[in-house]
Amino acid sequence: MKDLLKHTRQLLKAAKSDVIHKTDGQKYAAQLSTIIAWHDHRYYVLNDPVISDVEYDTLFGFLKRIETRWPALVSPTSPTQRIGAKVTGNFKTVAHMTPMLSLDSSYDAQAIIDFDARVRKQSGKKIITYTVELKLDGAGISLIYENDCLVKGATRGDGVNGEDITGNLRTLRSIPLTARFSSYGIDKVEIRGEVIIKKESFRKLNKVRKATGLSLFANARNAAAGSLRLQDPENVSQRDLTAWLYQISYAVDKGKKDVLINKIGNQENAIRLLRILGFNTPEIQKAGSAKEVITICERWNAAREAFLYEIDGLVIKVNDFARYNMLGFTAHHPKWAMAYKFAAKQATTILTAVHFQVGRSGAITPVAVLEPVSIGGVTITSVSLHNEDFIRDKDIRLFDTVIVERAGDVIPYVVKPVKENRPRRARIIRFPLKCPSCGARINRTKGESEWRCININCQAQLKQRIQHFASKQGMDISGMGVKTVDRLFTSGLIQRVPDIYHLHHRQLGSITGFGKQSASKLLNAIEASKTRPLWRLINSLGIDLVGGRTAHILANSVTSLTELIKMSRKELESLPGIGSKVADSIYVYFKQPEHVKMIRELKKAGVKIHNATTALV
Ligand SMILES: NC(=O)c1ccc[n+]([C@@H]2O[C@H](COP(=O)([O-])OP(=O)(O)OC[C@H]3O[C@@H](n4cnc5c(N)ncnc54)[C@H](O)[C@@H]3O)[C@@H](O)[C@H]2O)c1
Ligand SMILES: [Zn+2]
Repeated sequence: MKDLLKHTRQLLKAAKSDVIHKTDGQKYAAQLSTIIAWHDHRYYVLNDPVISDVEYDTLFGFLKRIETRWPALVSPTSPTQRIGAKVTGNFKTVAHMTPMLSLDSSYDAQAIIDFDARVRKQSGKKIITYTVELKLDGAGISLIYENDCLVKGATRGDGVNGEDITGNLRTLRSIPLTARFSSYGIDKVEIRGEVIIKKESFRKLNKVRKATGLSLFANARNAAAGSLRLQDPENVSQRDLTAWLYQISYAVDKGKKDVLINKIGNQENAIRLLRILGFNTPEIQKAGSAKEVITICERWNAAREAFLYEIDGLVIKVNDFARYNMLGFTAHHPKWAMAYKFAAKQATTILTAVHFQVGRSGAITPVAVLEPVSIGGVTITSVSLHNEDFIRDKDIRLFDTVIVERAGDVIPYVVKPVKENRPRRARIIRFPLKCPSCGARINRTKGESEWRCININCQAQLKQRIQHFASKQGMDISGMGVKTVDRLFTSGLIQRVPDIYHLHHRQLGSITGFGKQSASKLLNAIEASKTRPLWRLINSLGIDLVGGRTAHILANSVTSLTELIKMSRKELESLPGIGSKVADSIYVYFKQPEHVKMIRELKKAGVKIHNATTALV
């Protein structure tokens, strides 16, 4: 296993080279066939891939490149000549009526232009109409209806033979058990679709698996594919799966005459028919040129994160069925369709170190340093590991290969370690026993997930409290960002929040990089911050669980901060929108003499601590 992964890495590296010599090509082609077959097995059979899709597509593309250059190297067992993987033997095998192929896919808009040019040339037409459909990211299925009844449901399998999962598919409410095909003159029909799981349900499913100690699914697609192949239909029905049907691949009348090309005629009609008969169908749009196709693809790329289901791209199909035969197939994909894939969301990389950061409230967060890896055009070098439980639950170790995901605006996170590739030097990640900043004892309260440094004078905490106080959400002191605070803190000019209001020109002049002008600017900004509305001052204190919204509620409920300090737990809890936990946190904060002292000092320095609406008290 480790060897196979090592080989994978070597081949991914080799795929980057522009020039390949024939002897290398020969060697790589053989290696790629073996390696891709292994990844296919992990992905299609075990539903547990160990590399990202982009990495897989890179290997596949590399093999295609070699085979195009030296066609004699194409062997009948090459992954480019077949799709999917062997069926598992856990289910009965069924032969598909027409091959259930993969799609030729690309991450590049230029491929759409090339595809359109080829289709136009081959069909001798100036303009071709296409349908552009969502590429739903789940598991492919095939359904057969005879006499208006669902008689068979299968997985794609190796494209020629699939697994009979009729019993499982019958549990999906989105698959009608009967549909009135006969009223359209159809006696027997084979339709194709995708079974997918909602993003939300996928997250819930993984949460439950985690709680029960089961391995996590790497993504929604693997979860859908894994669910479909459960042995007990009862369990399948609990997985919240939905079927979307996007293709009629075969349709005949009572006399076995074709209805598909002759009567239905095009993809748009096929989808409409499926929809009328009660099937879930993905949204489709028509386009008359490559340019229009690209515009639609870009629009969906921007909208994909908000969609309830995972979509990994769009499928572009020639609308008119009459052209299908002319354009034909390869053993891997039809030539009348292609997939345009969105930039990747996952990648694998190596976790090289773990740093422990101390937050403003003393919470200690482990942060993993990664070998830089690009996901969707952004280079990721580190990722939070949240807390001790997260590391233990996922069994993440130092020097592990990890799958990292970054979706939309979501902060990158570790999906799981690739345990199969765990090197001998891998080490369990141990939490420090002392605060990495001040060396004080750290503490984990029952029911909390965080370890905390409880030293009120902990340097790391002090600095971050000052940073938070001056920040945009706090007192909004312009020119006093994270870096400036860092300098003022290190130079010893500011050690506690009130020190901000005792800075003067001469001191600032002693720090390199502070000119006369920038010093004046900063001092003016500090002066201006003295009269900020009360909610800002409350927010800037960094009380646990108190954010902008709560700060507003608190500020509106009192005439001055002094009043808030004196409030009992009960009084705090009676305020609108303040729950017992928040009330508790506020109460505990103001019970600490250190905090009251700081507020007194701020007031003395001229910071307004009363509410603007009840001025001058
Ligand atoms: N990470 C890995 O180890 C690994 C291994 C094998 C495959 N893969 C991934 O899987 C891909 C190959 O899988 P594939 O053969 O299923 O191809 P694919 O997912 O790239 O595209 C083909 C499939 O798209 C689905 N589809 C969704 N919406 C559709 C629509 N509207 N019209 C038609 N089809 C639609 C169908 O199930 C069809 O079979 C690879 O490109 C790779 O990204 C990854
Ligand atoms: Zn500390």
